[in-house]
Amino acid sequence: MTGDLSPIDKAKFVAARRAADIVQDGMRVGLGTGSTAAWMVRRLGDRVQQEGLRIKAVPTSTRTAQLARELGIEVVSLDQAGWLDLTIDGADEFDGDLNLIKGGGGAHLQEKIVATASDQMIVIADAGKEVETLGAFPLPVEVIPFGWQTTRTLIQEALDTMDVLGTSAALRMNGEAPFVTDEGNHILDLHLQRIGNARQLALVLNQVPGVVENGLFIDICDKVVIGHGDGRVELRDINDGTIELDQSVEAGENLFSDLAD
Ligand SMILES: O=C(CO)[C@H](O)[C@H](O)COP(=O)(O)O
Repeated sequence: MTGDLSPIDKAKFVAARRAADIVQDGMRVGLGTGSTAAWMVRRLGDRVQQEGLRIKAVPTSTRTAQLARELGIEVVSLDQAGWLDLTIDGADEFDGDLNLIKGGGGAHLQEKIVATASDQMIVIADAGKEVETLGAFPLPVEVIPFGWQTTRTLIQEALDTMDVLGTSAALRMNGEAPFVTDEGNHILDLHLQRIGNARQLALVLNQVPGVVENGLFIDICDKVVIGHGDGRVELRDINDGTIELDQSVEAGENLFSDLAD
């Protein structure tokens, strides 16, 4: 079975598993969206079934909500939970300050609200997501459908004043039709190549009328759990600067054998 998983998927799996094991009984937990987050939700589902772990989970998309419910995890709304102990989510890119690009799965609006309403955000990612400077991954910007082409023009004008290399903004498609988010909006993917000042760009984008939220997560992530294809896992904490490295390749291989179903 392990042969079926690519090294990237193995890396995502070990990172997700390690982060899911940080969750403690009684916690209110934000559940991210995407393939890495799905591994984490599955592991939490196992813990609920096998250990009797009791958590209240706030999903960041209808996809994640459905998966969590199927696995027997108690799902509540963010307003019911009020505030969360922890959110665990994937990312498309992270830099040395643990600033992120998210939204490759189109869920960054709810993801940002949920992560911001948490004591701690832990990102789970394969090592290939780490970058020196954000921007190689196209930056998702959620816009309302009304007048989206005008919004795109306004975004491009704003980008012309910024320290970015490119300015092309592509409407995300789902087959022949525009992609529609859980909130009924569209997404413009900004192909910028390199974002010189991510903090400033995040503020500028959200000032454009029609923009609902951009995929830059600045000063939101506290910790990253980085998985490697051979089972090694690295934990980095931005608050105290600690780095832990689990070199147990063998442990990673045992984990992969758990995937036999
Ligand atoms: O931001 C996201 C969804 O909006 C995801 O976390 C991000 O796209 C990473 O996805 P994956 O874990 O599948 O690589």
